[in-house]
Amino acid sequence: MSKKRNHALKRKKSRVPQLLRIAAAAPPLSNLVVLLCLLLSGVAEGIGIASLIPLLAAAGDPAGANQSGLGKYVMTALDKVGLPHNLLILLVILIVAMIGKALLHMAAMRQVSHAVARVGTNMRMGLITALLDARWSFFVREPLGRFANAIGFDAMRASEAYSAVANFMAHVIQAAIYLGIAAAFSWKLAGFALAIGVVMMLSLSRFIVISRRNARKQTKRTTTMIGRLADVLVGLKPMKAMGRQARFAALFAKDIAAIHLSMRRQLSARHASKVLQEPVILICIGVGTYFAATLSTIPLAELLVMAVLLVKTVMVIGKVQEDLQAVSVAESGYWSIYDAIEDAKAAREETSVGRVPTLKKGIELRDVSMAFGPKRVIDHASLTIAAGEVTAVIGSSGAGKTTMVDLILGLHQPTSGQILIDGEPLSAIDVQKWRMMVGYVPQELLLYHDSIMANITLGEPSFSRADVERALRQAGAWDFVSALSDGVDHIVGERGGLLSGGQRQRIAMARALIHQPQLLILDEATSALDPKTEAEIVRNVRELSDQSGITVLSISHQPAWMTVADKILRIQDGVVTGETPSSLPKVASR
Ligand SMILES: Nc1ncnc2c1ncn2[C@@H]1O[C@H](COP(=O)(O)OP(=O)(O)OP(=O)(O)O)[C@@H](O)[C@H]1O
Repeated sequence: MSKKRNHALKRKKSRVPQLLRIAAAAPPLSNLVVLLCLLLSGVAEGIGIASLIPLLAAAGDPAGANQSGLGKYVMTALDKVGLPHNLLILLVILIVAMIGKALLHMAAMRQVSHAVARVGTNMRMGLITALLDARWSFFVREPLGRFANAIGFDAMRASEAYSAVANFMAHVIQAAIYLGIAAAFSWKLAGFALAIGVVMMLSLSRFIVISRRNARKQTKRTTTMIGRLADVLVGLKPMKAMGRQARFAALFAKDIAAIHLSMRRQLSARHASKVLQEPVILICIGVGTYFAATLSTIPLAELLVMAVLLVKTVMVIGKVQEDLQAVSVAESGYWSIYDAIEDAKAAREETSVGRVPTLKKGIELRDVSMAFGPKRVIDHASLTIAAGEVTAVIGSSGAGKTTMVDLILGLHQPTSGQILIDGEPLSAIDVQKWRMMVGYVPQELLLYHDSIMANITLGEPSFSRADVERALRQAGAWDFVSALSDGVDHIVGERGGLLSGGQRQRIAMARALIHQPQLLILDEATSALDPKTEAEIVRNVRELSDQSGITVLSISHQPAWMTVADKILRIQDGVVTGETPSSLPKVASR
Protein backbone atom coordinates (compact mmCIF):
# COMPACT_ATOMS: atom_id res chain seq x y z
CA MET A 1 0.00 0.00 0.00
CA SER A 2 1.41 3.42 -0.91
CA LYS A 3 2.59 5.78 1.80
CA LYS A 4 0.11 8.51 0.81
CA ARG A 5 -2.84 6.09 0.95
CA ASN A 6 -1.62 5.01 4.35
CA HIS A 7 -1.66 8.59 5.65
CA ALA A 8 -5.17 9.12 4.26
CA LEU A 9 -6.49 5.89 5.77
CA LYS A 10 -5.04 6.61 9.21
CA ARG A 11 -6.70 10.01 9.05
CA LYS A 12 -10.05 8.62 7.98
CA LYS A 13 -10.06 6.34 11.01
CA SER A 14 -9.40 9.23 13.36
CA ARG A 15 -11.60 12.02 12.03
CA VAL A 16 -12.64 13.36 15.45
CA PRO A 17 -9.20 14.20 16.88
CA GLN A 18 -8.17 15.84 13.62
CA LEU A 19 -9.15 19.32 14.76
CA LEU A 20 -7.13 18.77 17.93
CA ARG A 21 -4.14 17.66 15.88
CA ILE A 22 -4.35 20.82 13.78
CA ALA A 23 -4.67 22.85 16.99
CA ALA A 24 -1.54 21.11 18.28
CA ALA A 25 0.44 22.67 15.43
CA ALA A 26 0.86 25.74 17.67
CA PRO A 27 2.90 25.53 20.90
CA PRO A 28 0.79 24.24 23.86
CA LEU A 29 1.43 27.38 25.91
CA SER A 30 0.12 29.59 23.15
CA ASN A 31 -3.04 27.43 22.86
CA LEU A 32 -3.48 27.58 26.62
CA VAL A 33 -3.26 31.39 26.68
CA VAL A 34 -5.76 31.60 23.80
CA LEU A 35 -8.19 29.27 25.58
CA LEU A 36 -7.84 31.15 28.85
CA CYS A 37 -8.44 34.54 27.21
CA LEU A 38 -11.44 33.13 25.33
CA LEU A 39 -12.91 31.62 28.47
CA LEU A 40 -12.49 34.84 30.44
CA SER A 41 -13.90 36.89 27.59
CA GLY A 42 -16.85 34.47 27.44
CA VAL A 43 -17.39 34.84 31.17
CA ALA A 44 -17.23 38.65 30.86
CA GLU A 45 -19.76 38.51 28.06
CA GLY A 46 -21.94 36.22 30.16
CA ILE A 47 -21.89 38.74 33.01
CA GLY A 48 -22.76 41.52 30.54
CA ILE A 49 -25.69 39.59 29.11
CA ALA A 50 -26.82 38.54 32.57
CA SER A 51 -26.96 42.21 33.55
CA LEU A 52 -28.71 43.05 30.30
CA ILE A 53 -31.62 40.73 31.04
CA PRO A 54 -32.88 42.40 34.25
CA LEU A 55 -32.08 45.75 32.61
CA LEU A 56 -34.33 44.96 29.63
CA ALA A 57 -36.94 43.33 31.78
CA ALA A 58 -37.00 46.27 34.17
CA ALA A 59 -37.31 48.70 31.26
CA GLY A 60 -40.27 46.77 29.81
CA ASP A 61 -41.88 45.55 32.99
CA PRO A 62 -40.43 46.88 36.26
CA ALA A 63 -42.43 44.42 38.27
CA GLY A 64 -41.13 41.41 36.39
CA ALA A 65 -37.45 42.39 36.60
CA ASN A 66 -36.68 39.92 39.31
CA GLN A 67 -38.97 37.15 38.13
CA SER A 68 -36.94 35.25 35.53
CA GLY A 69 -34.40 32.65 36.70
CA LEU A 70 -31.39 34.60 35.54
CA GLY A 71 -32.79 37.88 36.81
CA LYS A 72 -33.00 36.32 40.27
CA TYR A 73 -29.37 35.14 40.10
CA VAL A 74 -28.22 38.64 39.16
CA MET A 75 -30.10 40.24 41.97
CA THR A 76 -28.76 37.69 44.48
CA ALA A 77 -25.23 38.35 43.20
CA LEU A 78 -25.72 42.11 43.66
CA ASP A 79 -26.93 41.50 47.22
CA LYS A 80 -23.86 39.41 47.96
CA VAL A 81 -21.42 42.16 46.89
CA GLY A 82 -23.56 44.78 48.64
CA LEU A 83 -24.62 46.69 45.51
CA PRO A 84 -28.09 48.25 45.26
CA HIS A 85 -30.64 46.99 42.66
CA ASN A 86 -30.89 49.87 40.26
CA LEU A 87 -30.67 50.47 36.54
CA LEU A 88 -27.46 52.51 36.75
CA ILE A 89 -25.56 49.71 38.52
CA LEU A 90 -26.80 47.20 35.94
CA LEU A 91 -25.73 49.55 33.15
CA VAL A 92 -22.26 50.01 34.68
CA ILE A 93 -21.86 46.22 35.03
CA LEU A 94 -22.93 45.81 31.39
CA ILE A 95 -20.42 48.42 30.16
CA VAL A 96 -17.50 47.09 32.24
CA ALA A 97 -18.24 43.48 31.26
CA MET A 98 -18.51 44.32 27.56
CA ILE A 99 -15.28 46.35 27.55
CA GLY A 100 -13.57 43.53 29.49
CA LYS A 101 -14.91 41.00 27.00
CA ALA A 102 -13.66 43.06 24.04
CA LEU A 103 -10.18 43.45 25.59
CA LEU A 104 -9.87 39.77 26.45
CA HIS A 105 -11.14 38.75 23.03
CA MET A 106 -8.61 41.07 21.41
CA ALA A 107 -5.84 39.55 23.54
CA ALA A 108 -6.95 36.05 22.51
CA MET A 109 -7.09 37.01 18.83
CA ARG A 110 -3.64 38.62 19.09
CA GLN A 111 -2.32 35.32 20.41
CA VAL A 112 -4.16 33.52 17.64
CA SER A 113 -2.55 35.79 14.98
CA HIS A 114 0.89 35.03 16.42
CA ALA A 115 0.11 31.32 16.52
CA VAL A 116 -1.29 31.35 12.96
CA ALA A 117 1.92 32.92 11.64
CA ARG A 118 4.00 30.55 13.79
CA VAL A 119 2.23 27.46 12.44
CA GLY A 120 3.21 28.38 8.86
CA THR A 121 6.75 29.29 9.91
CA ASN A 122 7.25 26.15 11.99
CA MET A 123 5.95 23.92 9.24
CA ARG A 124 8.17 25.58 6.62
CA MET A 125 11.21 25.27 8.88
CA GLY A 126 10.23 21.72 9.82
CA LEU A 127 9.99 20.73 6.18
CA ILE A 128 13.29 22.35 5.21
CA THR A 129 15.13 20.73 8.12
CA ALA A 130 13.57 17.32 7.45
CA LEU A 131 14.40 17.58 3.75
CA LEU A 132 18.02 18.56 4.33
CA ASP A 133 18.43 15.65 6.77
CA ALA A 134 16.77 13.08 4.52
CA ARG A 135 18.63 10.28 2.73
CA TRP A 136 19.58 10.88 -0.89
CA SER A 137 17.43 7.94 -2.07
CA PHE A 138 14.36 9.85 -0.81
CA PHE A 139 14.95 12.67 -3.31
CA VAL A 140 15.40 10.28 -6.20
CA ARG A 141 11.89 8.89 -5.55
CA GLU A 142 9.94 12.05 -4.72
CA PRO A 143 8.73 14.67 -7.22
CA LEU A 144 10.40 17.90 -6.09
CA GLY A 145 7.32 19.95 -7.01
CA ARG A 146 5.62 18.35 -3.99
CA PHE A 147 7.99 20.16 -1.65
CA ALA A 148 7.97 23.44 -3.59
CA ASN A 149 4.18 23.43 -3.33
CA ALA A 150 4.22 22.37 0.33
CA ILE A 151 6.54 25.16 1.37
CA GLY A 152 4.58 27.86 -0.46
CA PHE A 153 0.90 27.10 -0.92
CA ASP A 154 0.36 24.30 1.63
CA ALA A 155 2.16 26.09 4.48
CA MET A 156 -0.08 29.10 3.92
CA ARG A 157 -3.18 26.92 4.01
CA ALA A 158 -1.88 25.13 7.10
CA SER A 159 -1.89 28.54 8.81
CA GLU A 160 -5.43 29.12 7.55
CA ALA A 161 -6.49 25.71 8.87
CA TYR A 162 -5.07 26.54 12.31
CA SER A 163 -6.81 29.92 12.19
CA ALA A 164 -10.12 28.23 11.34
CA VAL A 165 -9.62 25.72 14.20
CA ALA A 166 -8.84 28.58 16.61
CA ASN A 167 -12.04 30.37 15.52
CA PHE A 168 -13.88 27.08 15.93
CA MET A 169 -12.59 26.79 19.51
CA ALA A 170 -13.54 30.40 20.23
CA HIS A 171 -17.06 29.96 18.89
CA VAL A 172 -17.60 26.61 20.65
CA ILE A 173 -16.68 28.29 23.96
CA GLN A 174 -18.95 31.22 23.15
CA ALA A 175 -21.81 28.89 22.17
CA ALA A 176 -21.37 26.92 25.41
CA ILE A 177 -21.51 30.12 27.45
CA TYR A 178 -24.63 31.38 25.62
CA LEU A 179 -26.28 28.01 26.11
CA GLY A 180 -25.39 28.18 29.80
CA ILE A 181 -26.94 31.65 30.12
CA ALA A 182 -29.98 30.52 28.16
CA ALA A 183 -30.31 27.50 30.45
CA ALA A 184 -30.07 29.74 33.52
CA PHE A 185 -32.91 31.80 32.04
CA SER A 186 -34.97 28.83 30.91
CA TRP A 187 -33.88 25.29 30.14
CA LYS A 188 -36.55 25.11 27.43
CA LEU A 189 -34.94 28.09 25.70
CA ALA A 190 -31.50 26.45 25.86
CA GLY A 191 -32.92 23.19 24.52
CA PHE A 192 -34.67 25.03 21.70
CA ALA A 193 -31.48 26.94 20.75
CA LEU A 194 -29.50 23.70 20.78
CA ALA A 195 -32.13 21.98 18.63
CA ILE A 196 -32.00 24.78 16.04
CA GLY A 197 -28.18 24.50 16.03
CA VAL A 198 -28.30 20.75 15.51
CA VAL A 199 -30.91 21.03 12.72
CA MET A 200 -28.79 23.67 11.00
CA MET A 201 -25.53 21.74 11.29
CA LEU A 202 -27.07 18.49 10.09
CA SER A 203 -28.88 20.09 7.17
CA LEU A 204 -25.72 21.90 6.02
CA SER A 205 -23.15 19.18 6.76
CA ARG A 206 -23.24 17.97 3.15
CA PHE A 207 -21.53 21.21 2.09
CA ILE A 208 -18.65 20.52 4.46
CA VAL A 209 -18.13 17.14 2.81
CA ILE A 210 -18.20 18.72 -0.66
CA SER A 211 -15.70 21.41 0.39
CA ARG A 212 -13.31 18.92 1.96
CA ARG A 213 -13.38 16.57 -1.03
CA ASN A 214 -12.76 19.34 -3.56
CA ALA A 215 -10.09 21.04 -1.47
CA ARG A 216 -8.24 17.71 -1.34
CA LYS A 217 -8.53 17.34 -5.11
CA GLN A 218 -7.29 20.90 -5.60
CA THR A 219 -4.26 20.31 -3.36
CA LYS A 220 -3.36 17.10 -5.20
CA ARG A 221 -3.74 18.64 -8.63
CA THR A 222 -1.80 21.79 -7.71
CA THR A 223 1.09 19.66 -6.42
CA THR A 224 1.17 17.69 -9.67
CA MET A 225 1.04 20.85 -11.74
CA ILE A 226 3.83 22.60 -9.86
CA GLY A 227 6.02 19.49 -10.11
CA ARG A 228 5.36 19.32 -13.83
CA LEU A 229 6.00 23.04 -14.27
CA ALA A 230 9.36 22.79 -12.47
CA ASP A 231 10.40 19.89 -14.71
CA VAL A 232 9.25 21.61 -17.89
CA LEU A 233 10.92 24.93 -17.13
CA VAL A 234 14.21 23.24 -16.23
CA GLY A 235 14.25 21.32 -19.51
CA LEU A 236 12.55 23.94 -21.67
CA LYS A 237 15.44 24.67 -24.03
CA PRO A 238 15.41 21.41 -26.04
CA MET A 239 11.61 21.43 -26.11
CA LYS A 240 11.53 24.93 -27.56
CA ALA A 241 14.36 24.08 -29.92
CA MET A 242 12.31 21.18 -31.29
CA GLY A 243 9.03 23.13 -31.19
CA ARG A 244 7.49 20.51 -28.88
CA GLN A 245 6.35 22.74 -26.01
CA ALA A 246 2.71 22.80 -27.17
CA ARG A 247 2.06 19.32 -25.73
CA PHE A 248 2.86 20.68 -22.28
CA ALA A 249 0.51 23.61 -22.73
CA ALA A 250 -2.28 21.03 -23.23
CA LEU A 251 -1.23 19.13 -20.07
CA PHE A 252 -1.18 22.33 -18.00
CA ALA A 253 -4.55 23.36 -19.42
CA LYS A 254 -5.96 20.05 -18.10
CA ASP A 255 -4.46 20.63 -14.63
CA ILE A 256 -5.71 24.20 -14.54
CA ALA A 257 -9.21 23.16 -15.63
CA ALA A 258 -9.33 20.53 -12.84
CA ILE A 259 -8.17 23.09 -10.26
CA HIS A 260 -10.76 25.54 -11.58
CA LEU A 261 -13.53 22.95 -11.14
CA SER A 262 -12.45 22.04 -7.59
CA MET A 263 -12.25 25.70 -6.62
CA ARG A 264 -15.67 26.43 -8.10
CA ARG A 265 -17.25 23.54 -6.19
CA GLN A 266 -15.57 24.53 -2.94
CA LEU A 267 -16.69 28.13 -3.24
CA SER A 268 -20.24 27.15 -4.24
CA ALA A 269 -20.47 24.81 -1.23
CA ARG A 270 -19.13 27.53 1.06
CA HIS A 271 -21.52 30.16 -0.24
CA ALA A 272 -24.49 27.79 -0.27
CA SER A 273 -23.79 26.86 3.34
CA LYS A 274 -23.55 30.53 4.33
CA VAL A 275 -26.61 31.61 2.38
CA LEU A 276 -28.80 28.71 3.59
CA GLN A 277 -27.77 29.20 7.21
CA GLU A 278 -29.81 32.38 7.59
CA PRO A 279 -33.19 31.04 6.37
CA VAL A 280 -32.75 27.83 8.42
CA ILE A 281 -32.10 29.91 11.55
CA LEU A 282 -34.87 32.41 10.87
CA ILE A 283 -37.48 29.75 10.04
CA CYS A 284 -36.65 27.88 13.26
CA ILE A 285 -36.74 31.07 15.35
CA GLY A 286 -39.98 32.20 13.66
CA VAL A 287 -41.70 28.89 14.37
CA GLY A 288 -40.44 28.90 17.97
CA THR A 289 -41.50 32.48 18.61
CA TYR A 290 -44.93 31.83 17.08
CA PHE A 291 -45.61 28.98 19.47
CA ALA A 292 -44.12 30.82 22.44
CA ALA A 293 -46.24 33.90 21.73
CA THR A 294 -49.48 32.04 21.02
CA LEU A 295 -49.29 29.15 23.44
CA SER A 296 -47.54 30.62 26.47
CA THR A 297 -48.26 33.48 28.80
CA ILE A 298 -44.70 34.81 28.93
CA PRO A 299 -44.61 38.63 29.38
CA LEU A 300 -43.44 40.60 26.32
CA ALA A 301 -40.25 41.92 27.99
CA GLU A 302 -39.18 38.41 28.88
CA LEU A 303 -40.05 37.23 25.39
CA LEU A 304 -37.80 40.00 24.02
CA VAL A 305 -34.91 38.88 26.24
CA MET A 306 -35.46 35.27 25.20
CA ALA A 307 -35.44 36.27 21.52
CA VAL A 308 -32.13 38.17 21.97
CA LEU A 309 -30.56 35.20 23.73
CA LEU A 310 -31.89 32.74 21.19
CA VAL A 311 -30.68 34.72 18.17
CA LYS A 312 -27.24 35.25 19.73
CA THR A 313 -26.88 31.56 20.68
CA VAL A 314 -28.01 30.27 17.32
CA MET A 315 -25.83 32.80 15.47
CA VAL A 316 -22.77 31.57 17.36
CA ILE A 317 -23.65 27.95 16.58
CA GLY A 318 -23.92 29.10 12.95
CA LYS A 319 -20.39 30.49 13.23
CA VAL A 320 -19.19 27.11 14.53
CA GLN A 321 -20.65 25.58 11.38
CA GLU A 322 -18.91 28.20 9.21
CA ASP A 323 -15.60 27.46 10.99
CA LEU A 324 -15.98 23.75 10.23
CA GLN A 325 -16.56 24.70 6.61
CA ALA A 326 -13.39 26.85 6.62
CA VAL A 327 -11.39 24.01 8.24
CA SER A 328 -12.61 21.60 5.58
CA VAL A 329 -11.31 23.92 2.85
CA ALA A 330 -7.90 24.62 4.39
CA GLU A 331 -7.08 21.32 6.11
CA SER A 332 -5.95 19.50 2.95
CA GLY A 333 -3.08 22.02 2.76
CA TYR A 334 -2.24 21.36 6.40
CA TRP A 335 -2.19 17.58 5.91
CA SER A 336 -0.25 17.87 2.68
CA ILE A 337 2.69 19.69 4.32
CA TYR A 338 2.33 17.56 7.46
CA ASP A 339 2.67 14.37 5.37
CA ALA A 340 5.62 15.83 3.45
CA ILE A 341 7.40 16.55 6.76
CA GLU A 342 6.60 13.09 8.14
CA ASP A 343 7.80 11.37 4.96
CA ALA A 344 11.04 13.36 4.96
CA LYS A 345 11.53 12.64 8.67
CA ALA A 346 11.00 8.91 8.05
CA ALA A 347 13.80 9.09 5.48
CA ARG A 348 16.17 10.81 7.91
CA GLU A 349 19.76 9.64 7.79
CA GLU A 350 21.90 9.56 10.91
CA THR A 351 25.07 11.26 9.74
CA SER A 352 26.73 12.81 12.78
CA VAL A 353 27.40 9.64 14.75
CA GLY A 354 30.47 7.41 14.79
CA ARG A 355 34.18 7.96 14.63
CA VAL A 356 35.92 10.96 13.05
CA PRO A 357 37.30 9.77 9.72
CA THR A 358 40.83 10.15 8.31
CA LEU A 359 42.10 9.55 4.81
CA LYS A 360 45.74 8.64 5.15
CA LYS A 361 45.75 5.10 3.76
CA GLY A 362 42.83 4.94 1.38
CA ILE A 363 39.35 3.69 0.55
CA GLU A 364 38.54 0.03 0.20
CA LEU A 365 35.48 -1.70 -1.24
CA ARG A 366 35.38 -5.23 0.16
CA ASP A 367 33.10 -7.61 -1.77
CA VAL A 368 30.53 -4.85 -2.30
CA SER A 369 27.30 -5.48 -4.21
CA MET A 370 24.59 -2.97 -4.90
CA ALA A 371 21.17 -3.43 -6.46
CA PHE A 372 18.28 -1.12 -7.19
CA GLY A 373 15.35 -3.46 -6.66
CA PRO A 374 16.02 -6.59 -8.70
CA LYS A 375 18.67 -4.82 -10.78
CA ARG A 376 22.23 -5.52 -9.63
CA VAL A 377 24.51 -2.62 -10.54
CA ILE A 378 27.71 -3.48 -8.61
CA ASP A 379 28.59 -7.16 -8.38
CA HIS A 380 30.96 -8.31 -5.60
CA ALA A 381 33.43 -5.49 -6.20
CA SER A 382 36.70 -5.53 -4.26
CA LEU A 383 39.09 -2.67 -4.88
CA THR A 384 41.26 -0.04 -3.22
CA ILE A 385 41.69 3.63 -3.92
CA ALA A 386 45.02 4.68 -2.42
CA ALA A 387 45.20 7.98 -0.54
CA GLY A 388 47.13 10.70 -2.35
CA GLU A 389 46.74 9.06 -5.75
CA VAL A 390 44.72 9.91 -8.85
CA THR A 391 42.31 7.10 -9.74
CA ALA A 392 40.33 7.20 -12.96
CA VAL A 393 37.07 5.25 -13.30
CA ILE A 394 35.92 4.16 -16.75
CA GLY A 395 33.09 2.03 -18.08
CA SER A 396 30.21 2.21 -20.50
CA SER A 397 27.15 4.34 -19.85
CA GLY A 398 24.96 2.86 -17.13
CA ALA A 399 27.76 0.54 -15.97
CA GLY A 400 27.52 1.79 -12.36
CA LYS A 401 30.32 4.40 -12.06
CA THR A 402 28.19 7.07 -10.36
CA THR A 403 26.62 4.40 -8.15
CA MET A 404 30.08 3.37 -6.95
CA VAL A 405 30.89 6.99 -6.03
CA ASP A 406 27.51 7.35 -4.27
CA LEU A 407 28.35 4.25 -2.20
CA ILE A 408 31.72 5.72 -1.19
CA LEU A 409 29.95 8.92 -0.11
CA GLY A 410 27.35 6.96 1.87
CA LEU A 411 24.55 8.35 -0.33
CA HIS A 412 23.46 4.77 -1.04
CA GLN A 413 23.93 1.72 1.19
CA PRO A 414 25.48 -1.43 -0.33
CA THR A 415 23.26 -4.49 -0.55
CA SER A 416 26.16 -6.53 0.80
CA GLY A 417 29.86 -6.08 1.52
CA GLN A 418 31.75 -3.32 3.28
CA ILE A 419 33.20 0.08 2.43
CA LEU A 420 36.21 1.01 4.55
CA ILE A 421 37.84 4.41 4.97
CA ASP A 422 41.36 4.01 6.37
CA GLY A 423 40.26 0.57 7.51
CA GLU A 424 37.14 1.84 9.35
CA PRO A 425 33.75 0.66 8.05
CA LEU A 426 31.80 3.61 6.61
CA SER A 427 28.85 2.49 8.75
CA ALA A 428 30.93 3.20 11.89
CA ILE A 429 32.21 6.66 11.00
CA ASP A 430 30.66 10.12 11.16
CA VAL A 431 29.39 10.38 7.58
CA GLN A 432 28.78 14.12 7.86
CA LYS A 433 32.44 14.70 8.73
CA TRP A 434 33.47 12.28 5.99
CA ARG A 435 31.48 14.24 3.39
CA MET A 436 32.98 17.50 4.66
CA MET A 437 36.37 16.10 3.60
CA VAL A 438 35.12 15.69 0.03
CA GLY A 439 35.09 18.03 -2.98
CA TYR A 440 32.50 16.79 -5.46
CA VAL A 441 31.74 17.86 -9.01
CA PRO A 442 28.64 15.97 -10.22
CA GLN A 443 27.78 15.03 -13.76
CA GLU A 444 24.64 17.17 -13.77
CA LEU A 445 26.04 20.25 -12.15
CA LEU A 446 23.88 23.12 -11.12
CA LEU A 447 24.77 26.72 -10.49
CA TYR A 448 22.44 28.97 -8.52
CA HIS A 449 21.06 32.22 -9.82
CA ASP A 450 23.63 34.24 -7.89
CA SER A 451 27.18 35.62 -8.19
CA ILE A 452 30.21 33.48 -9.03
CA MET A 453 31.50 34.22 -5.52
CA ALA A 454 28.27 32.96 -3.87
CA ASN A 455 28.22 29.90 -6.12
CA ILE A 456 31.72 28.97 -4.98
CA THR A 457 31.47 29.78 -1.27
CA LEU A 458 27.82 28.59 -1.05
CA GLY A 459 27.29 31.47 1.38
CA GLU A 460 30.00 30.31 3.82
CA PRO A 461 31.28 33.61 5.28
CA SER A 462 34.68 32.25 6.38
CA PHE A 463 35.91 32.08 2.76
CA SER A 464 37.73 35.23 1.59
CA ARG A 465 38.00 36.61 -1.92
CA ALA A 466 41.60 35.32 -1.93
CA ASP A 467 40.28 31.79 -1.23
CA VAL A 468 37.87 32.16 -4.13
CA GLU A 469 40.66 33.34 -6.44
CA ARG A 470 42.87 30.39 -5.42
CA ALA A 471 40.05 27.90 -6.13
CA LEU A 472 39.28 29.59 -9.46
CA ARG A 473 42.96 29.38 -10.48
CA GLN A 474 43.13 25.68 -9.56
CA ALA A 475 39.96 25.08 -11.58
CA GLY A 476 41.41 26.93 -14.61
CA ALA A 477 38.66 29.56 -14.39
CA TRP A 478 40.55 32.61 -13.19
CA ASP A 479 41.36 33.92 -16.68
CA PHE A 480 37.75 34.15 -17.82
CA VAL A 481 36.39 35.32 -14.44
CA SER A 482 38.98 38.10 -14.04
CA ALA A 483 38.15 39.27 -17.56
CA LEU A 484 34.49 39.87 -16.60
CA SER A 485 33.66 43.52 -15.79
CA ASP A 486 32.33 42.55 -12.35
CA GLY A 487 34.69 39.60 -11.78
CA VAL A 488 33.59 37.21 -9.04
CA ASP A 489 30.48 39.33 -8.46
CA HIS A 490 29.17 38.41 -11.89
CA ILE A 491 25.66 36.92 -11.76
CA VAL A 492 25.59 33.58 -13.55
CA GLY A 493 21.85 33.52 -14.41
CA GLU A 494 19.25 30.83 -13.83
CA ARG A 495 21.06 27.50 -13.38
CA GLY A 496 24.21 29.28 -14.63
CA GLY A 497 22.57 29.94 -18.02
CA LEU A 498 24.62 33.12 -18.65
CA LEU A 499 27.84 31.08 -18.76
CA SER A 500 29.01 28.48 -21.26
CA GLY A 501 28.88 24.78 -20.33
CA GLY A 502 32.68 24.66 -19.89
CA GLN A 503 32.67 27.84 -17.75
CA ARG A 504 29.97 26.33 -15.54
CA GLN A 505 32.04 23.16 -15.08
CA ARG A 506 35.04 25.19 -13.96
CA ILE A 507 32.99 27.22 -11.47
CA ALA A 508 31.66 23.91 -10.10
CA MET A 509 35.23 22.64 -9.86
CA ALA A 510 36.26 25.78 -7.93
CA ARG A 511 33.30 25.17 -5.59
CA ALA A 512 34.65 21.66 -4.94
CA LEU A 513 38.19 22.91 -4.31
CA ILE A 514 37.63 25.98 -2.13
CA HIS A 515 37.47 24.06 1.17
CA GLN A 516 40.69 22.19 0.34
CA PRO A 517 39.15 18.72 0.40
CA GLN A 518 41.12 15.55 1.06
CA LEU A 519 39.16 13.61 -1.53
CA LEU A 520 38.20 15.17 -4.87
CA ILE A 521 35.51 13.34 -6.82
CA LEU A 522 34.98 14.40 -10.40
CA ASP A 523 32.08 12.84 -12.32
CA GLU A 524 32.66 13.69 -15.99
CA ALA A 525 33.75 17.09 -14.68
CA THR A 526 35.70 18.15 -17.76
CA SER A 527 33.46 16.71 -20.46
CA ALA A 528 32.36 20.14 -21.72
CA LEU A 529 35.87 21.58 -22.03
CA ASP A 530 38.08 21.98 -25.07
CA PRO A 531 41.18 19.73 -25.02
CA LYS A 532 43.50 22.61 -24.10
CA THR A 533 41.45 23.80 -21.09
CA GLU A 534 40.85 20.24 -20.03
CA ALA A 535 44.57 19.44 -20.19
CA GLU A 536 45.24 22.54 -18.06
CA ILE A 537 42.74 21.46 -15.37
CA VAL A 538 43.96 17.88 -15.39
CA ARG A 539 47.52 19.18 -14.91
CA ASN A 540 46.38 21.48 -12.06
CA VAL A 541 44.62 18.64 -10.27
CA ARG A 542 47.59 16.30 -10.73
CA GLU A 543 49.93 18.98 -9.30
CA LEU A 544 47.53 19.55 -6.42
CA SER A 545 47.55 15.84 -5.68
CA ASP A 546 51.35 15.67 -5.84
CA GLN A 547 51.86 18.77 -3.68
CA SER A 548 49.07 18.50 -1.09
CA GLY A 549 48.41 14.76 -1.17
CA ILE A 550 44.75 15.15 -2.18
CA THR A 551 43.14 11.87 -3.31
CA VAL A 552 41.40 12.17 -6.67
CA LEU A 553 38.69 9.92 -8.05
CA SER A 554 37.76 10.93 -11.58
CA ILE A 555 35.03 9.31 -13.64
CA SER A 556 35.99 10.12 -17.18
CA HIS A 557 36.45 8.66 -20.61
CA GLN A 558 38.77 11.50 -21.55
CA PRO A 559 42.30 10.30 -22.35
CA ALA A 560 43.69 13.33 -20.49
CA TRP A 561 42.60 11.81 -17.17
CA MET A 562 43.66 8.29 -17.96
CA THR A 563 47.18 9.35 -18.77
CA VAL A 564 47.71 11.21 -15.47
CA ALA A 565 46.03 8.54 -13.35
CA ASP A 566 48.02 6.29 -11.00
CA LYS A 567 45.33 3.65 -11.33
CA ILE A 568 42.36 2.96 -13.57
CA LEU A 569 39.21 1.13 -12.47
CA ARG A 570 37.05 -0.32 -15.21
CA ILE A 571 33.42 -1.18 -14.49
CA GLN A 572 31.71 -3.57 -16.84
CA ASP A 573 28.36 -5.28 -16.14
CA GLY A 574 28.77 -4.49 -12.45
CA VAL A 575 32.20 -6.11 -12.24
CA VAL A 576 35.08 -3.82 -11.28
CA THR A 577 38.62 -4.55 -12.44
CA GLY A 578 41.80 -2.55 -11.94
CA GLU A 579 44.15 -1.61 -14.76
CA THR A 580 47.43 0.24 -14.93
CA PRO A 581 47.61 3.37 -17.07
CA SER A 582 50.39 1.83 -19.14
CA SER A 583 47.95 -0.75 -20.50
CA LEU A 584 46.00 2.10 -22.16
CA PRO A 585 47.11 4.21 -25.12
CA LYS A 586 48.83 7.43 -24.00
CA VAL A 587 47.44 10.66 -25.46
CA ALA A 588 48.81 13.37 -23.21
CA SER A 589 51.93 13.20 -21.17
CA ARG A 590 52.04 13.66 -17.42
N1 LIG B 1 18.21 5.58 -7.80
C1 LIG B 1 18.18 4.63 -8.72
N2 LIG B 1 17.16 3.78 -8.77
C2 LIG B 1 17.10 2.80 -9.69
N3 LIG B 1 18.07 2.57 -10.61
C3 LIG B 1 19.12 3.40 -10.62
C4 LIG B 1 19.24 4.49 -9.69
N4 LIG B 1 20.39 5.14 -9.93
C5 LIG B 1 20.96 4.50 -10.97
N5 LIG B 1 20.21 3.47 -11.37
C6 LIG B 1 20.52 2.51 -12.45
O1 LIG B 1 21.80 1.96 -12.13
C7 LIG B 1 22.56 1.79 -13.28
C8 LIG B 1 23.92 2.47 -13.09
O2 LIG B 1 23.72 3.87 -13.07
P1 LIG B 1 24.95 4.86 -12.88
O3 LIG B 1 24.41 6.23 -12.86
O4 LIG B 1 25.77 4.42 -11.75
O5 LIG B 1 25.74 4.60 -14.25
P2 LIG B 1 27.02 5.33 -14.84
O6 LIG B 1 28.02 4.28 -15.10
O7 LIG B 1 27.43 6.44 -13.96
O8 LIG B 1 26.41 5.88 -16.20
P3 LIG B 1 26.76 7.17 -17.05
O9 LIG B 1 28.16 7.05 -17.56
O10 LIG B 1 25.76 7.12 -18.16
O11 LIG B 1 26.55 8.32 -16.13
C9 LIG B 1 21.76 2.36 -14.44
O12 LIG B 1 21.19 1.27 -15.15
C10 LIG B 1 20.69 3.17 -13.79
O13 LIG B 1 19.48 3.08 -14.51
